[in-house]
Amino acid sequence: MTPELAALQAIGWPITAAEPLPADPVWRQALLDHPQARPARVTEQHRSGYVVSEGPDSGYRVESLPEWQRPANYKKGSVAPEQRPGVGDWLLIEGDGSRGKVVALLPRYSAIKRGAAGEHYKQQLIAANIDTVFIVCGLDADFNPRRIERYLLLVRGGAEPVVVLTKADEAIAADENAVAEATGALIELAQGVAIRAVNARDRDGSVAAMAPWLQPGRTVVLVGSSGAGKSTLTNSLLGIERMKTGAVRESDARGRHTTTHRALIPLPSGACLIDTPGMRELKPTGEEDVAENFSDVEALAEQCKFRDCSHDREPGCAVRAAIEGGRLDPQRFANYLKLRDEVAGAANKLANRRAQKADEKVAGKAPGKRPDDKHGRR
Ligand SMILES: Nc1nc2c(ncn2[C@@H]2O[C@H](COP(=O)(O)OP(=O)(O)OP(=O)(O)O)[C@@H](O)[C@H]2O)c(=O)[nH]1
Ligand SMILES: [Zn+2]
Repeated sequence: MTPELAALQAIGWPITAAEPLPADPVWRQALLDHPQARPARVTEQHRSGYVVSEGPDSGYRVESLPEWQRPANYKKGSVAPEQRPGVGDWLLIEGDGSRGKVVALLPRYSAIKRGAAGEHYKQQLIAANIDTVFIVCGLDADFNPRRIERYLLLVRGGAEPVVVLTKADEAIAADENAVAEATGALIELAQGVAIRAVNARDRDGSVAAMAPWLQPGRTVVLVGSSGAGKSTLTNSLLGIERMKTGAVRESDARGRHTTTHRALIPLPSGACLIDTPGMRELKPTGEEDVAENFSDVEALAEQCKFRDCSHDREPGCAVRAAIEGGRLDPQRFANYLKLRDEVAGAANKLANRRAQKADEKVAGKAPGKRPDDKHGRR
């Protein structure tokens, strides 16, 4: 492997073979179309451009393409905000360093987005091209199956979720069955998702437990509530390597973008970790698949006597029968109803927004269109 390829792989370039071209036909074609271009990963997004990296120790600014700068309601050639490059995206760059020019955005293979419902519905890209999401939850007062259920629903979008239960050391000291009990409480909702219990302060133990998801070229993000152990786990996965590179970086500080390292953290295992503030407040976009995450509940609902059963008082309700028979956790069912409503509410706003946009397009083509539209609302 060339040093260039090794540097790219350390920040998540998803190619592990000696083969210089990606297997993905679209990516492969994009590289063939731009033989002079090099891949670089977005680590920061600004109004007029991006900071991109070609390896763990380099970051430089490139300008945005004009169509990525136009306001979202711009009539021709505008690109929706969530389709513009964001942290984790791969760009193809031609030319050197500060004179580099973006020539392509490679299609993302996964995305974590957030619905930002204000006056106008918006979608925000939080992180792109993520392989694995560690859903971090402490085995203490933080332990909350319903919150894990919510994260599982929100983070799916191509990335594989893994539930990481931290503070296993303290939990076991208090009750030797604690981990088995907590894992048991999650089996129903996890639906095949991997669950790992760790002492996040134990470096070797954490690295070993998470190793299957930390191979070279993989990208990981962590979600979880405050105090769950995300920073602790991050430091353990980094080991002493971070301090070493930190020292090196300080000694050759030549105006490099050190902030690069905050968003994109290369791990000694060869994987990389994306740390972006948006991960902390996930909200449904309206595109989440509730049925996929609650296939057990949906399967029961299909057995109800009435198709439109509200699982309340109707006769022949299979959902209530399962709850009464102890085969479905009533709290899981309550959470299903709550999350289904939340996703439906976001989906409504999304549909309205799309209809409104379609109207605007039609209006934009008509003569005598509102001239102030271009400049946004007043
Ligand atoms: N004993 C033990 N303590 C842990 C473990 N994981 C985290 N802690 C402790 O829990 C506290 C909170 O951990 P953090 O890593 O700061 O939590 P966080 O998720 O990064 O929190 P925010 O930065 O607020 O989002 C710290 O005092 C950690 O030392 C663990 O597995 N075992
Ligand atoms: Zn029913």
